[in-house]
This record gives sequence, C-alpha cells and structure tokens, in this order.
Amino acid sequence: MNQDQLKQMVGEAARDEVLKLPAGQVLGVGTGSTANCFIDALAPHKDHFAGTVSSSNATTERLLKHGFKVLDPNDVQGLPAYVDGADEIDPTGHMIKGGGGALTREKIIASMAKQFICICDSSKQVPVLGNFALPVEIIPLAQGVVSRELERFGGKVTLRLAKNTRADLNQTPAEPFVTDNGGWILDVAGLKIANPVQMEAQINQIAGVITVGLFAKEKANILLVSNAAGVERIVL
Ligand SMILES: O=C(CO)[C@H](O)[C@H](O)COP(=O)(O)O
Repeated sequence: MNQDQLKQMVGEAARDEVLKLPAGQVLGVGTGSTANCFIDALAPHKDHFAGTVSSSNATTERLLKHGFKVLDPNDVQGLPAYVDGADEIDPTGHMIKGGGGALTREKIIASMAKQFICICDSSKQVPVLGNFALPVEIIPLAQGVVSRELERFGGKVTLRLAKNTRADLNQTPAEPFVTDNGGWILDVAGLKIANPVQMEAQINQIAGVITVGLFAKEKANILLVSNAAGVERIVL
C-alpha cells in the first residue's frame, strides 16, 4: 500500500469519525494532502454540517469547490472538532505542523475546537519531535533577529523559499515563501524537542514570531493513524 492510499484510508476514517457528531454544527478543517483526502471523503455528507471554518486559502478553495459553506471564524463561537494532518506527532499528541505553511491559521482554528482529531499515516509517529524541521512563521523584518534567537536552541535556521522562482536560472535571488498572512517562515532543523510545552512557550516569547509550528498547547486529542493493517484510533 502506498502513502497516497494510506492518506485516503485515514481521510475516510476521519469522515466516519466526524459523522458521529450531532448534525448542524460547524467543523474546523485543516490543510495539506491528508486533510484534502478528508475533505474529498466528507464532500457527499457536507449537509451534516452547518458550515466549516478553514485553516488556509488552499483549503477554502477546495471546500468551496465541493459546495461546503465556509464561515468567517469571527462569526463562530466554538467548534466541536478540528481535523488536520501533522508533520510529526509524539506519543502524547504533541505535534510539529506547518510543512505546508498554514501553521498560524491552523493553530487559531485548533484553539477554537473542543477536540483536535489528528489524521496521518504511521510514518508521522515519532518518539521525540524534531527530525522534521520546526517551522516558525515570522514578521519579515524580524528575520535576522529571530534567526539569531532561534539558533540558541541548537538547530540550523533556514529561510523557507518559494518554489519555482527564477533562482533556478541563477538570475535573481530566490524569493521567500510568503504565507496567507504575509509572513515568512524560518525552518529550524536538527532539534530534539524533549519538552514541547516549554519550547513552544519560549519561542512564542521572541519578538517578531507570529506562530511556532509546535502544537503542544493545541495538541491532538484523538489520533487516527493508518498503516498497511488499517486505521488505528488512539485517544490521547
Ligand atoms: O501542517 C500542515 C500544513 O501547514 C500539514 O498538516 C502538515 O504539513 C501535513 O501535511 P500532509 O498531510 O500533506 O503530510
């Protein structure tokens, strides 16, 4: 079974999970290839929900294409659940997210939800977070100072670049990747995150940081994880 099939399988399991929620509520929807599988699987059942709140422009576009109602988070009091993928998840449900660059809105929508349902294949499960470079969204003018502060944690800091820029042709410097919020992303490689709660709080305190892609406070409550044998449901 390949990774796409594993993502599809867990997307379908997440559809079954959220259809157990009472009808007529608003659902939080994440970003990424696994979240896309979930959106596609849920599309025939969209009327079960009064609407959705979306974690990125890309997800909004996909939801609208399927005919889901997409609501402004400011018009929504709370959510029964938020469904999203992860780049890494540890045994307690702490995650690294932001590989797709949507970490800030993902964290905001997750904070509105009673339950974070994390969906992934088993390659994302790790004993300790940090093999995946930790994304940190920043205010662009703070790149230098935030990079220096982040280096104190012991990792290697790299500015994320946009794909398909003219740098390939050696004509211009590569352009930074720009988030939906106009921020830039620093990726911090080589960390061993023994205490995610502490590191999240410390990075949040650096002036110029918009959001760190460590989801320790907004951790997963339910993990649906797929492997060749099927989908396991783990309450965290
Ligand atoms: O945090 C994210 C986007 O910002 C994604 O949830 C994360 O990158 C996982 O993506 P995928 O399901 O494509 O592996």
